[in-house]
Amino acid sequence: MGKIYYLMGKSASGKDTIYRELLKKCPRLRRVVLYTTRPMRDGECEGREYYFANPKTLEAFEKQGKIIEMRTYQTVCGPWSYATVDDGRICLEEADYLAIGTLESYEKLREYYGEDVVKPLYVTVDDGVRLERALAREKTQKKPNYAELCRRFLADEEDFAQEKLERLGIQSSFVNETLDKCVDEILSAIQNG
Ligand SMILES: Nc1ncnc2c1ncn2[C@@H]1O[C@H](COP(=O)(O)OP(=O)(O)OP(=O)(O)O)[C@@H](O)[C@H]1O
Repeated sequence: MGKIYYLMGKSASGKDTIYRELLKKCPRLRRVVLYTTRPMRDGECEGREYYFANPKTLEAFEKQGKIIEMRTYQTVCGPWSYATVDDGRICLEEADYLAIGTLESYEKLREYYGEDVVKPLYVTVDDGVRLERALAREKTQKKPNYAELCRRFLADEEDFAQEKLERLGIQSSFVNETLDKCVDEILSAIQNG
């Protein structure tokens, strides 16, 4: 039976960067691609970043009991949903998978597939360093949104509160000070099952 390795961490902890490196260094890992109702952005591709779906498609999956987890964010452009769907593409008989998500979505996936299948990879960085990285990344955006950066930084405290981590049995983390070292540590954890 394959496993789903689930990358989690606070904002700007390096999840996306680590995800890309892991897929490069371990090409046997398949990706869990989420569905979203938000419009496709320039440069995105159907099935690469997300499956782009309308709300009716997600409703249909819901009626069939195929939504593993779903979150809806109220944005200035209206509600956008993100969902992990058991659409037949996740085939644990064939491969191991890599996914990125939140602590809540990890919990739902674990309930659905079981603890033996869904393995947490919790990434951490010193808060000061993380804030510096978040700020440096934001400065490169065409329209930096510093208020949103601060909102997420503060929300992280609650989203990844110690009692939540403990309740889910997440006792250790992969420290992303040096990218290569962190990726290698995660790779050995994956290789050891
Ligand atoms: N080990 C590292 N050393 C220096 N910079 C890093 C390291 N890891 C990631 N970064 C940089 O930190 C920033 C945040 O990384 P990334 O976007 O991968 O984080 P994330 O956890 O996916 O963030 P978010 O959840 O906010 O989207 C990026 O600019 C990335 O290039």
